[in-house]
Amino acid sequence: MAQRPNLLSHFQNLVVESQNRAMAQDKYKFVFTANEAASEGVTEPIRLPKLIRKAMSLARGPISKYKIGAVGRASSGRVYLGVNVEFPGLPLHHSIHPEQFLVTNLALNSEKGLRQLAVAISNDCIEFGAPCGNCRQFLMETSNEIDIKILLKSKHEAEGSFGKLKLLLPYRFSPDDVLPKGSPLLLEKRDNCLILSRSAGEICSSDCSHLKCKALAAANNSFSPYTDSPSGVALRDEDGIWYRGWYIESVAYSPSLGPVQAALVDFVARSRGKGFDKIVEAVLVEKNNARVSQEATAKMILDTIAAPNCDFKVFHCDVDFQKSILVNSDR
Ligand SMILES: O=c1ccn([C@H]2C[C@H](O)[C@@H](CO)O2)c(=O)[nH]1
Ligand SMILES: [Zn+2]
Repeated sequence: MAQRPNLLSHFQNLVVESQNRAMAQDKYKFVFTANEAASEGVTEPIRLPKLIRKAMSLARGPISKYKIGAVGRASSGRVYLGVNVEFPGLPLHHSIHPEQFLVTNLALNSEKGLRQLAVAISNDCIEFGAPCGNCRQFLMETSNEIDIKILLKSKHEAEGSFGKLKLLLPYRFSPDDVLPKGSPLLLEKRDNCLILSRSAGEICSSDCSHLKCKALAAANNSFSPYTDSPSGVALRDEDGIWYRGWYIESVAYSPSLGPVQAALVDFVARSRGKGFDKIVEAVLVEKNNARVSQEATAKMILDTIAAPNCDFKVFHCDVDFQKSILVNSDR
């Protein structure tokens, strides 16, 4: 009989431990189903701020110490968090803004569009402001940008209201000014029909664990209609988990996001708080003699932030013209 209370408290401890573990896991959550978002209080667009503190707590701003967060609902109904990411030792223009983080994560999760967005600009989370110029441009280049609404709320207002992205960026330079009519935009499905060059060694047909194949798959999603220089990056951390991202170009060039940054968005979103120094392997796939080559920049970024002995390899790819003809005739 004397053992019973012990057994009970042992069970209670187990329950508390598993609850704590679940809470600890939640702490790093960047993507919420509609139901999960509702249980956080995000039941309607005006309630997006309910998740803003979570977003801010996940920011990585060791240089500025600023924690900026974004919360956005995608057209699927899922809710995504975005954060600012800074890299000590690197020039500031390599930093990632929360809106760009969020859009990149939408792309990585095959989302078709963004509906509403809230960006906190003050530490007390009571002011919600407009994205900076670069981010307005980046957001404007996504498909369905016409639907994007942004929460604007001063500290004097209880709830604020949504404004159309279009109003924040009138007279813009848009993909329509450059691309042929009907070209797929950012967040639209694409296949660049790339295959690894012969020099890359064996070619795998199905589910393999080669980082170069993950990077190739990423490059096949790359959005690079302005320079035709698609590229993808895959990373592996010391626990063997892999991450990937692809180069996303902007028609205005400077707001473009490099493939390492895109893979780092995946890393920040899924690594449960790991430091960049836990990255031990990286692969870049790009075209040989690409008009825009990522190799030097990727090496420089990884040399600065990844594990000191991080293995970085580059593989080249070519267009599979037969597949390309098939894919383009389907369009
Ligand atoms: O509109 C802005 C301005 C700044 N930042 C971030 C970038 C950097 O991490 C930090 C300091 O500028 O704040 C944003 O995310 N959005
Ligand atoms: Zn910005």
